[in-house]
Amino acid sequence: MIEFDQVQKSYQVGGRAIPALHATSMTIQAGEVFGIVGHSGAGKSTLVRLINLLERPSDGRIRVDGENITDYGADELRALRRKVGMIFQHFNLLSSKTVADNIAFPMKLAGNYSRAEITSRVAELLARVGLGDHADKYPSQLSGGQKQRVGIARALACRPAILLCDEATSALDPQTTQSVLKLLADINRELGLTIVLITHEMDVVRRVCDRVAVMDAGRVVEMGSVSDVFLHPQHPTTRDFVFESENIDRSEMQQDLAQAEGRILRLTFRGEATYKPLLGQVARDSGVDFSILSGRIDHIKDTPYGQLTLSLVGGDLGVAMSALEAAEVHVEVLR
Ligand SMILES: Nc1ncnc2c1ncn2[C@@H]1O[C@H](COP(=O)(O)OP(=O)(O)OP(=O)(O)O)[C@@H](O)[C@H]1O
Repeated sequence: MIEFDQVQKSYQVGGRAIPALHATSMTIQAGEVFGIVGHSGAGKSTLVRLINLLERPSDGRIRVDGENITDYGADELRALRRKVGMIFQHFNLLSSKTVADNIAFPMKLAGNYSRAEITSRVAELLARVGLGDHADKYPSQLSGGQKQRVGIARALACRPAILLCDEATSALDPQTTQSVLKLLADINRELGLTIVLITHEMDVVRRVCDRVAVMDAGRVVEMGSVSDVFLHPQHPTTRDFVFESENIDRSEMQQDLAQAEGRILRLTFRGEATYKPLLGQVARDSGVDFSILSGRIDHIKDTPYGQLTLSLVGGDLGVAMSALEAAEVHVEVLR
């Protein structure tokens, strides 16, 4: 478990303290995949780099598994870095070392592993990340996705409990992003590793995260389960991210809504309700006619969800809304 208690971070620039993270309190649970989303400069990297003390807080306390790490000295810091692995947007591999030597590097640095232990751990990790045939290659001979797999294997070498991912898929194409995210999700599930993942793409959050914090100008402005935050965004920044990830053009949407007749509702279905043939029944029972203005079915992690924007005319709207709500459909009246 990672706990932030009124943690604040300012950088000294030209003799002035510039705040990058305002006083923040939050808890990341052991074993969860926790996303941090925000625009450039929002403070995401600062927040994450405080967890392994790449940055020291200016104020407040950080606890990892109940231990206050805030004032750690050099020895404790080395132990913390073994416990908290990290992967980066640009991989940060050592170009003069082979794939196997890159993965072995943190174990050699730790100094308490035998040669046999290192050899067997490297082989195990190569297989785990699907690079069994690439042990003797150099980073320059690998694709971006393969480089990130090496980064992941290296971060896992000393069996950390926490993995920090700083824009780990931002330099990758969509298909490679998918496969790296799947690898991270598998690692989280199989090893029970806590993953803290920074991204500027809500889609990455939707695919792998359990909970998410949205950051804006050095503050966490919204935090919750991915399904709550994704399906019912409250803060304008969160809304922007969700609309962007769904390729929704807001002015086009407003025009479409302006032309539609009657009441306009947005329905959100989660889990099993997504697949039920509910609308026909509701229309028959309430006498309401509806037309579909927009709709999508997708997944948040493993849970299906659907969202439909409808215009409704005639009949008994109250009966229709009660029937939908009774079927655990979230109903939002847009007009
Ligand atoms: N070492 C530093 N010295 C001075 N200012 C810094 C330093 N690192 C970050 N900042 C500033 O702190 C603020 C937050 O930066 P941070 O890198 O945490 O944001 P971010 O959300 O991760 O952005 P990005 O997505 O661009 O990486 C920014 O205004 C940035 O310019």
